[in-house]
Amino acid sequence: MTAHAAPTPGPTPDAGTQPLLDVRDLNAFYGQSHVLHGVNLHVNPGEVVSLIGRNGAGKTTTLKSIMGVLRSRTGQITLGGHDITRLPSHRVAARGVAWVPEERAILATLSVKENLELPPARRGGWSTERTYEAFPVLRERGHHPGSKLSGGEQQMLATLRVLRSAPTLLLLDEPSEGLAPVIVQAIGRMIETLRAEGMSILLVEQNLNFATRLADRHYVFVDGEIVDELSRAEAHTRRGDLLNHLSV
Ligand SMILES: Nc1ncnc2c1ncn2[C@@H]1O[C@H](COP(=O)(O)OP(=O)(O)OP(=O)(O)O)[C@@H](O)[C@H]1O
Repeated sequence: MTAHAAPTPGPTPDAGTQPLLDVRDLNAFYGQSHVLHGVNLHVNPGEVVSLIGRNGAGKTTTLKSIMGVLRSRTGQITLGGHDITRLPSHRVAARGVAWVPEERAILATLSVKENLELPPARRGGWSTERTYEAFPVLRERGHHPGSKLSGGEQQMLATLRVLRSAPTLLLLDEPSEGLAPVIVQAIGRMIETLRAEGMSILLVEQNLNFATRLADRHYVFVDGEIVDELSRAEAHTRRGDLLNHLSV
């Protein structure tokens, strides 16, 4: 940690507010390779929080660790005060965590509608009809193979389909990556809609404009550590620092 800028004291949860997600002293490993070093972060109910950092800094590994996809880790992860550290990923999902991976995981041989209806529907989750109303292109392409959608349409499908399961926490890995500005704006509006409905979101992003427009707080990752935590206002006044952390 000493090699990097010292973390500034960032905003902490309001007194009396229990974080929805609380990650303590997370260390993660790929075989012998130790890639996360004592990560501490939290997401409050209804908050949008971003993880910012260069390629390879450990952002995706953090999401995989929370989701229980990467099992080789130490530390503690709680959701709504319950320890989920040792739960397999399907049980983490059943507790209300939904992960939209960077590669979007659209099944090419299934139709758009079949892809949409893959996650288990739960009470309070989005119906197929509601999804079509939110993004009518999916209705128009309902019977096309998933592979025929554009990158932006795939991102919309990948994000909207997990809402069927009525998650309380959404883990979004680089939703704007490789997409045209108009679809990035549409994804931004969707995230704002979900926030307005009370969803908590942990967002991995390298698009600084996108992240700073949407997120209430930001954690900066360098080499598997969090080296800074910024409020929404600080992300604007200290934009130069953030750009330095993202430049190669
Ligand atoms: N399956 C894997 N096996 C071994 N090492 C891995 C694996 N996945 C990631 N790593 C390594 O772990 C470190 C953190 O990677 P991670 O994918 O979490 O970074 P990131 O910040 O999400 O960046 P990116 O945007 O490139 O995915 C990197 O050094 C990466 O090379």
